[in-house]
Amino acid sequence: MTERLQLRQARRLVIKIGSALLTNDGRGLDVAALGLWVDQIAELIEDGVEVVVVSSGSVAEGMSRLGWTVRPEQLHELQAAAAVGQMGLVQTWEAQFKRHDIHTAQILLTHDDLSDRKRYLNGRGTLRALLNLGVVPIVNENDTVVTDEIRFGDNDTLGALVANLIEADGLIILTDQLGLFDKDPRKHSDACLVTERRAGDRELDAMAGGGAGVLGRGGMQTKLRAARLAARSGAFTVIVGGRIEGVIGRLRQGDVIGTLLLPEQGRIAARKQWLASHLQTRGRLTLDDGAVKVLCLGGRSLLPVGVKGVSGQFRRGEMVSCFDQSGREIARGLVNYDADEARAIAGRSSDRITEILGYMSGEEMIHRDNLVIV
Ligand SMILES: Nc1ncnc2c1ncn2[C@@H]1O[C@H](COP(=O)(O)OP(=O)(O)O)[C@@H](O)[C@H]1O
Ligand SMILES: N[C@@H](CCC(=O)OP(=O)(O)O)C(=O)O
Repeated sequence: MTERLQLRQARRLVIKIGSALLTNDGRGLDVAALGLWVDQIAELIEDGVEVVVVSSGSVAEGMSRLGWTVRPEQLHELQAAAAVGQMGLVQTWEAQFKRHDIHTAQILLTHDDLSDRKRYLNGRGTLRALLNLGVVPIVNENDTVVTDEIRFGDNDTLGALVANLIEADGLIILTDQLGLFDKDPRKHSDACLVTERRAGDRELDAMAGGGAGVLGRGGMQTKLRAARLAARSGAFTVIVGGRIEGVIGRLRQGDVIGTLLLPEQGRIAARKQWLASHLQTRGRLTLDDGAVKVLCLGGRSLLPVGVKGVSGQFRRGEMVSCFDQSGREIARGLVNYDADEARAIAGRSSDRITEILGYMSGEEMIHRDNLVIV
């Protein structure tokens, strides 16, 4: 199946591991299983793949540490369990990755963090920096501060949002079933595994039951929704059994295991479409001829040195238009600096940004990933 080649070619992946799997169905963290996934992730990293782990399990691990056998109803009790359990979770990830001389970093996110443009950019910057440093970010929802309204509600959605955030090639969801079946396999012994579909395929809705296990919250419905969300930035999703021996390595080899849910369009096309259609422009940059030439060749970022003029009042992260000196629009993109800062660094070399502004939020005025030629 040629689509499985995408797994071999992926350079950046988000791997989400669900509560039921990680906590051995509630018996506390399954350190042995976690160690095996870490060995496989270390191999991916060795192979040049950047990996972000989205790890559930804090509530379940907290319950187990506190000796609770029934998931509490009260939000504060859940949050307390999560706070206790998160300690064990990150300690275990760090200890397991240490065997491979790989550092980990704890990232706790709320929905608000990703809907606020500035925090979104900062989160993305931090994740990128960690990946550049060869560190594996271990992401979970920030259960301590979330309330019902702002909860992701499940880590499947969080996994997809992180995949959007870092423009991952794919999202791998490890769960307690072999993949998505045409009906809930816990209830129907004749259920058949779905191997490959378009994420947007409406037939899938009827197949994915909402009910999750006792520990998890999502069920297959949230996994399907996550796949659709990931597809918006052109990422594929695989829903697959985390207990399959060598699961991550086998996916990487292109083995047909689990359910592959494909985006309607490729990553770059999806991103560019989003950039071109979703945002209003807030300002204008006038570029010198050199910058125009470089941008038109494609695949390059816009550096401050190529900017001759800045107009409008825009904030970092907002969309601006780029014009050549005859007034022709060349490109649009999400700018890395507020308007006043952009004015101060226009025409200057990137290595002077810190000296001029006192800080740097990227050597580019607009990063190539956030730039679309019009
Ligand atoms: N069509 C389906 N295919 C597979 N599993 C399904 C389906 N419909 C519902 N489920 C249920 O979803 C559960 C997995 O979801 P969940 O418990 O949230 O896992 P996780 O903790 O890995 O996120 C399965 O154990 C299964 O009972
Ligand atoms: N932040 C919570 C997430 C729980 C959760 O929804 O898990 P999952 O069912 O695996 O998506 C935890 O760590 O327990």
